[in-house]
Amino acid sequence: MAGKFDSPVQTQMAVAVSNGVCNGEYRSRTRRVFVQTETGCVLGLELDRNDNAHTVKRKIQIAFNVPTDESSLTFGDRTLNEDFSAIRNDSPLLLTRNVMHRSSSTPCLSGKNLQQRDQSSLIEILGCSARFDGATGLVKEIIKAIKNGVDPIPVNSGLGGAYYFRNIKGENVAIVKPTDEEPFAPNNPKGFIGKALGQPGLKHSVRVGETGFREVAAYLLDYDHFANVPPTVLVKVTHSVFNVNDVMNGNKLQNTNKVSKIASLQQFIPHDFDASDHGTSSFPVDAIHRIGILDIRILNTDRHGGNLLVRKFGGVGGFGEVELIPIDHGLCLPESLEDPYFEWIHWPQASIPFSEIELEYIKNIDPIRDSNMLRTELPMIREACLRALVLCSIFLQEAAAFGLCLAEIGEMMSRQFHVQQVEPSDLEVICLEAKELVREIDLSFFEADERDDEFQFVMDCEAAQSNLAPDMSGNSSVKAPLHYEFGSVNDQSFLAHVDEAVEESEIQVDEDRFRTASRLSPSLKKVNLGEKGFHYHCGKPERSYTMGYSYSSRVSGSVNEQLPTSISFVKFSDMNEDEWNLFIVKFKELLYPAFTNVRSRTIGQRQKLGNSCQF
Ligand SMILES: Nc1ncnc2c1ncn2[C@@H]1O[C@H](COP(=O)(O)OP(=O)(O)OP(=O)(O)O)[C@@H](O)[C@H]1O
Repeated sequence: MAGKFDSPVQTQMAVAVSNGVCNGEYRSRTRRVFVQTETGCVLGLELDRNDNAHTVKRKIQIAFNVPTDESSLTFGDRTLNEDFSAIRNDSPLLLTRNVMHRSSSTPCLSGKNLQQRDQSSLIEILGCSARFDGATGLVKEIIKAIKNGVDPIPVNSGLGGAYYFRNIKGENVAIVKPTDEEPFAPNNPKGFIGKALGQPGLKHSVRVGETGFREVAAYLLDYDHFANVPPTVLVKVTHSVFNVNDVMNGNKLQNTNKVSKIASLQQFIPHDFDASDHGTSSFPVDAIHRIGILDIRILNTDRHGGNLLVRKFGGVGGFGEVELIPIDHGLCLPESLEDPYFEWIHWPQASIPFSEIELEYIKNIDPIRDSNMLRTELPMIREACLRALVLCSIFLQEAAAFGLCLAEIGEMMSRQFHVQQVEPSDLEVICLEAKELVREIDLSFFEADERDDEFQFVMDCEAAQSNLAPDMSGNSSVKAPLHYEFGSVNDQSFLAHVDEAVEESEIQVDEDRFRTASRLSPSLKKVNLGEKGFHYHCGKPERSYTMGYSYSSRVSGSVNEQLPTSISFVKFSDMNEDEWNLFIVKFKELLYPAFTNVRSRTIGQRQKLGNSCQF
């Protein structure tokens, strides 16, 4: 049956899954972490309770035999210094060289020495959530097969390194994607290399090496198996099939040694074809709705036809019902608002209203619970990604409650592209306006302070004057009222600049500049940011964002296209907690007028498909 790990009974059987100690349970004397270098090498290390970054780096230095003084240990957003309390058993840590020292890469030691030091098993599930329990049976099958000589085989399609892992009968049972073989990652086997782990990747707001966490997040968020995401876990896996590039010389090494990788492991789902190979009219409305609901929640930027597997039901070669299986969620939950890619957006099924069951599911989504769950299960996920989840979930909930259909919601999230121009999506415009309102509130807070100061000052002056005896010397102590030059719109001191860890692209939209010039009022008056040419109009604005943006070439499944990758209109990491909360309040307030606007724009245009339509 598609999408189910093996039964809990099988999970009782002993496999090479760590008997993990979860968050908060530090009574045990040791914890194990997996340290991954920027070039992909992975080593399991036992930590003592009192270990800190310094002692851990010493251990790494001894294990890898490389200097670690000019390097940092990171875990998602956190750089680890003294306090290791957030680190739970089986956490994957990243050893990054400080920027100044990036020129010399840490060599990847894939040889015997490293393996001998690493006593962990062939495949270990990272994390100890009950949600992953079902994967142990699958892992056990794979280990048995490998021990009997049934090795994994590389997958040819796709840009990243991926491997089919098999059972003892030679059947594919899982697809494993190592994080250091993603597009642009150091050990990518298909020639797409050039970046270190942690740098912006194929999508600017998804860092190299972090797509595997997202695959697992999509599975965890797919409550009740609503959208049919195949079960997915994060693993540390050791095998000689994996690719290792010669980082120094840019060559592919002939790897014959076992090498350990951090990877996503997803259950293989037998299928007949994918959505890019076939007409879509036989696709069930509810399957598309459910996948669309997930895509919107997680802001999927990569839902192309190749990422929807199709399995026929009943009857060989029959054109009966089909089942859809969404795969490849590595490019969801970006760190800033991105342009999503929703293949389903123009399929007629997406214009059919949501069913009662779907509306109920949407209503019951709880983005705060979801982000807390992800913080627990995948603590390396960055806060900015969780903010994307919260924002998009709220957007979905409000839009569905307003009565918009899947296609309308998807369109509101999508940017418009013209020759060398890109316009922010409706969602991005709403966010920019909400950010501006938050800023205005910040300003009025300071302005109120200023008025208070002036008022106080006048009172002080009056009091002083009334107490003053006429100064015959002419030396009055009364000063001219203070003029408080505070809170000009350009004043950068108002901006809470949380360190933007993503290395900024040279073509980041200059939000401050945008904000300064536009002061997005409810009427969204037209603005023009000089050579950057950002034009705004009221309502559905005639916006144009004109600049030469960079492209990354992408050959993806059936898609062969050029995508602009470096534009970010709305960042999340530049708001502190208070600003973020206020932003969400303002964002919600702006939704109703925006939906009304969209409704009036699309009414009459949209082919109204009733439930009588047959698919
Ligand atoms: N869970 C799965 N079950 C069966 N086949 C799968 C599964 N996941 C992926 N595949 C197959 O493996 C191929 C490559 O996988 P995937 O698209 O996830 O890799 P990728 O490198 O991320 O690709 P892309 O560059 O298209 O994003 C897919 O085209 C599909 O045929």
